[in-house]
Amino acid sequence: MAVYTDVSPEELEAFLAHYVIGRLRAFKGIAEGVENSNYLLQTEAGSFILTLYEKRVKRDDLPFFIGLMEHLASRGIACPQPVKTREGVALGELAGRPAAIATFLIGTSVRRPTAANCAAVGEALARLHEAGAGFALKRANALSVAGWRPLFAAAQGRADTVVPGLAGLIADELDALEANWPEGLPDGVIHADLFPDNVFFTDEKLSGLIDFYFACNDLLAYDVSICLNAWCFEPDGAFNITKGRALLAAYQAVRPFSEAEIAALPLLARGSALRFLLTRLVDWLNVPPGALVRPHDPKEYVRKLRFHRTVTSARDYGIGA
Ligand SMILES: Nc1ncnc2c1ncn2[C@@H]1O[C@H](COP(=O)(O)OP(=O)(O)O)[C@@H](O)[C@H]1O
Ligand SMILES: N[C@@H](CCOP(=O)(O)O)C(=O)O
Repeated sequence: MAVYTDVSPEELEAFLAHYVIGRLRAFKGIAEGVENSNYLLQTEAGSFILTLYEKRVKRDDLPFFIGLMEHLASRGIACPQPVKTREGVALGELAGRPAAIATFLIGTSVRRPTAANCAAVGEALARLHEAGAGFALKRANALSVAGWRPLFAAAQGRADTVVPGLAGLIADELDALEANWPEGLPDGVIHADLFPDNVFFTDEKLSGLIDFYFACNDLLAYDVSICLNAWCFEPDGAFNITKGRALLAAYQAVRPFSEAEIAALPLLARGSALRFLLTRLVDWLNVPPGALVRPHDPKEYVRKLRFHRTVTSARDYGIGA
């Protein structure tokens, strides 16, 4: 359960007095997620999500995230909407943390995505990329290639305790990716964490996207590569090309890839596998004492990275001549 910061009922009542969502009926910490503290609130006006922003979220970035959710919703993307206080602000402070309330989205995430789910997420990602155009605020991706070496430095000394030889593998990857990272591909607003737990379905239909707290400006195809990693591998570690093909074809149907994007896909997929391997590794080695959180397993991303190192062209993901 990701609850790093406890909130007392008294503190919460005082916080809610600024909002027009009725009296609090019940609240509880949410069992999923690893980044922020989330609570489900039941008030006289319905259900809401209260988020207290933790470690990786910088206070200065919050206007970007909140503004982005408003921008995307105004362009037809189903995503949580920040709820404003009586004073018209969406961001407050609770238990010493920046905090905001967002609308509750109906739906459930899938644990074992099907090819149809992958197609739905490919289409939704392309629509998100198109809807992000025109959003005025900018946020650089702190977790792109320039951010990986500092993460490695924080974990290097203990990496081999997780998987023997891991420090060497990461060092090799960093050298290769830093030297060859693509430039000049189409960029824009990306979600940057569109994993199955952040996509809701109702009756088999994609019903909403959540968790925009890694969103930033970066290469659009990099976002696609994150989804290939998160959606198209089987639990035994094998890449499922049928799912890859479904995701990529559905994306293309909305926003066609350039040839350069297709050619860059294998490198981008290696990069996004390394990015999640590194954050998982750092978190795995540094669970805060007393925090209610189950860190994600970095070994899953070691296996994915090893697969990408064998890929010779985007055909291995289900696209390209
Ligand atoms: N707007 C929302 N509507 C419904 N459920 C939500 C919403 N936001 C978060 N949740 C629930 O809370 C969980 C954790 O949220 P998430 O944003 O992924 O946390 P984190 O910021 O820690 O990554 C989600 O998996 C989902 O179950
Ligand atoms: N998706 C990341 C972890 C952060 O996302 P959350 O939505 O699970 O909090 C990963 O799988 O490493």
